[in-house]
Amino acid sequence: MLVVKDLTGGYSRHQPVIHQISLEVQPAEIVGLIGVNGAGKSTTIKHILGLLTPQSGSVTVQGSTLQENPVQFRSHLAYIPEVPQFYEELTLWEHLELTARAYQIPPEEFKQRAEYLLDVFRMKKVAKWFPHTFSKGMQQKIMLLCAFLVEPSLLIVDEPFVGLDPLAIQALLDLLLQRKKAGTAILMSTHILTMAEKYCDRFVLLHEGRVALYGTLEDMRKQIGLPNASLEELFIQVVKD
Ligand SMILES: Nc1ncnc2c1ncn2[C@@H]1O[C@H](COP(=O)(O)OP(=O)(O)OP(=O)(O)O)[C@@H](O)[C@H]1O
Repeated sequence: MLVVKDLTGGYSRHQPVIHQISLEVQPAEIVGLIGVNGAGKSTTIKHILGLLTPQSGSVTVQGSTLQENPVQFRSHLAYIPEVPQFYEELTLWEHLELTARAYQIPPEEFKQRAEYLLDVFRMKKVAKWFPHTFSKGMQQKIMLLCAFLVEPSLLIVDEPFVGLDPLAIQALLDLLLQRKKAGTAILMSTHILTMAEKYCDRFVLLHEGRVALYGTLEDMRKQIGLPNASLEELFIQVVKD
């Protein structure tokens, strides 16, 4: 579904911050993108989304790059950003309607999905409210609702748990598993390693802009020679070295 190959890039030509990143996300799997603050997770995600242009390497979604087929590339993909982004002049429901129109979701389908998601995230009562009146966690839920509404083939999630209450975290985890079962490829960056270990099928551990470890927990244990290590122990080992 998503193939990133030898991706080098960053914010200025002279100073790349990610170097030769390669990773893949297949349908029906969750890949965890992990690393310390500043390791390059968000920068990698911005390149995948096409918000930054690679200095070298490529990003393909279902075999096409953004340049080759921008409409197809974008229609497969939904993104949950780390910091909520919304339109102050639109209500929550209008955000959902706008998303449905952009992704051409049929009206009946839209209504059914939107009502289900509002229920799951306990946001029914505030559907007609404007988001600037929401708490931080409620604003984050707008991002979750819009992304899950799309039921994309590829879902990219940047630090989704920040600011969510325990009920919302559980609802999010359940939905991620539900989408995975339905065949969605999911790339998720997170610092919560116990959660990543439990829910991700494979991992990409970034360190100083490079892939330090890659694969299943078992693969990574072999790569580093620690047969019984937890994800957190592997992480600490890589970062210390
Ligand atoms: N807008 C920007 N302009 C210039 N440099 C940036 C910008 N955003 C991030 N960087 C730099 O790129 C490097 C990687 O940052 P990035 O945000 O990708 O890290 P991250 O792994 O997502 O970190 P965190 O866990 O803190 O979110 C850091 O050195 C950071 O200073």
